[in-house]
Amino acid sequence: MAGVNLQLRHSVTQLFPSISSPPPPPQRFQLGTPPSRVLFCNLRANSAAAPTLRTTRRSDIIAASSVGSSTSSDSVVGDRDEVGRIPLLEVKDLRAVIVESRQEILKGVNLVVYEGEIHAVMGKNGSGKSTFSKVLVGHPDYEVTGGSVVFKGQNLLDMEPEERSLAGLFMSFQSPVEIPGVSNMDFLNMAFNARKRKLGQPELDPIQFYSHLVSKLEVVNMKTDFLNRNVNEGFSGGERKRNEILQLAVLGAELAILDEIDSGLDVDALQDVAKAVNGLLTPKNSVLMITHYQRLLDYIKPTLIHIMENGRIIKTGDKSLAKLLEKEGYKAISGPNLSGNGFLQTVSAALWKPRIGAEQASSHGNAQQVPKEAAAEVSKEAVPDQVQNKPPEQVETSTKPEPKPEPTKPESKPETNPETKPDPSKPKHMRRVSSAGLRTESVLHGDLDFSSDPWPSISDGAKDLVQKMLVIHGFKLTVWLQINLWTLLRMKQFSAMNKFKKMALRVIAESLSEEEIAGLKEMFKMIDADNSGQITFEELKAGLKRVGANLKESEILDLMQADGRIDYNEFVAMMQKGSIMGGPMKMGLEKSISISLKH
Ligand SMILES: Nc1ncnc2c1ncn2[C@@H]1O[C@H](COP(=O)(O)OP(=O)(O)OP(=O)(O)O)[C@@H](O)[C@H]1O
Repeated sequence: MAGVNLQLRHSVTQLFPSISSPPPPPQRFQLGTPPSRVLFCNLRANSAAAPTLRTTRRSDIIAASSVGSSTSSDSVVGDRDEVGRIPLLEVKDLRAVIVESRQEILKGVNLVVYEGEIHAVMGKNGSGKSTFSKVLVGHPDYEVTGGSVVFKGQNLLDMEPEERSLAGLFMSFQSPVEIPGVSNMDFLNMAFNARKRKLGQPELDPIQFYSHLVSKLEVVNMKTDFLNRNVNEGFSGGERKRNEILQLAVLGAELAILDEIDSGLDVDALQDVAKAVNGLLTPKNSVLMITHYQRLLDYIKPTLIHIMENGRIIKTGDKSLAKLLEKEGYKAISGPNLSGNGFLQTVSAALWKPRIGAEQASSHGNAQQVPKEAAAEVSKEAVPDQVQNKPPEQVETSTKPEPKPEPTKPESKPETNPETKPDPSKPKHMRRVSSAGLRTESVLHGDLDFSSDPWPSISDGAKDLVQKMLVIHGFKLTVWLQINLWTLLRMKQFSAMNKFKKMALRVIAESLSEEEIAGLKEMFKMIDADNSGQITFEELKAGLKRVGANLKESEILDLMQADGRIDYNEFVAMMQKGSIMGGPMKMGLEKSISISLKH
């Protein structure tokens, strides 16, 4: 009990005679560590680490590293996004190491939480979720080595843990600490009054505070007995979690970080805790919760779910992401990274499969290398394209044009329908025929015979589009692979946009002239096999498979809209270039794309 000076002031029976199960007397005490720091850093009140605790200030980081001043809070104070949301927490490229070992745990976390939003962070054990939350509250075990965190327009990294608490950040820990000798009520009273002082509001005396506290006890369905028990001492796992939410209810917070608040809770307790958290939500405050289970998200509905892997957020989505995890586990999400370069590499690799087959079938010694390098070039170069929201044909590449394969001899052309009768005299890859009737070898050459199926039924605009897409600075791709790459990129970008942007894009798409959207209709029709006017999951899956892009079902689902269908307007909207939009919309789109890439 060193560092804790308790002083008995009142007898509880004097103060609260009407309470049936009266708590023992409230106690006055002084903590060696301020309550906010105990709450934040999960330190014992008399922890030796506490008095010397100091977080790395942002100014130190800027001086010591190359992190630029563009990440300073000035640039984001009061910034609303284009739909008027106010960012509460903006985390940019946050990096942190364990102080003792210098091991880097956070490797560039990016996240924005707006007012009134609920964000869930999920991820495998050891992926860095708790470390992320502890770094946000200034835990002394970690040192921030790069990036920025802005909370309510202020540079959070420049604040001491207690300043963060007073600024409106609350953290509930996975394993809350015990504070022997300090009653829950005293602890909460001190923390509460400290915040009141900070806000310039009148403090509450013990009687006033008790009435405030009792109403909050009801919220979390806790008995008054818990008020006079020492903080977390002898509490069961579930009671500790409830107690954490009681602290949140009493202290209030603009951003509550809840680390596995569902662990150790029985079904009833889970519902109580979720109800309490929901009851505390207002349009102004937000929740960032770490969880492993979908069940919590059934009660506390998240705005967005983020998946953390190896110290980064690798994926962001809606609640369907948690459902997918529950069903298929992390293998559905990790492995090939579907965001940023990883996504492009996955697509490129899938698209290049037929060509790798081609080279393997030939007798060249470096057969496998050429297409692999080519694929790497495609993915490398396609990234800036996506960042700039340019179509792939504008990508600059230093890749040398591939040597043309032997021209196809006229006699080798199938005399009958190429769909059903590929030429058996050719290597397997050369016999590959798309379901649309395109012979792969002809498009590899860049020589399209527009007189054969399916081209006669396709408009001149579409043919023109296809021609343009065929050659990228001398780098030849097959028409369908190219279309597919572009289609996937656009879909990916679209799926990263919020509803408002999608709606705006649809409006723009609807106002486009036939000329502007020439080709897209044909593309849409070809994927929409049953001509229903909507691309279903199965149709998209089949369409992608036809061109050798063997994406996982979860990846395809990711490209679909929430209702599992893509109608024509959505499709056109997905395919539009950012350049058709001017001003803020274009910037907003580019921002969302660059965010999706970072993720
Ligand atoms: N103070 C520390 N000392 C040593 N290693 C640490 C420390 N903090 C975090 N780590 C390590 O960093 C990695 C990330 O840990 P963290 O607790 O953030 O993971 P998590 O995603 O929250 O995992 P879980 O789901 O199991 O709670 C782990 O390998 C962990 O052992």
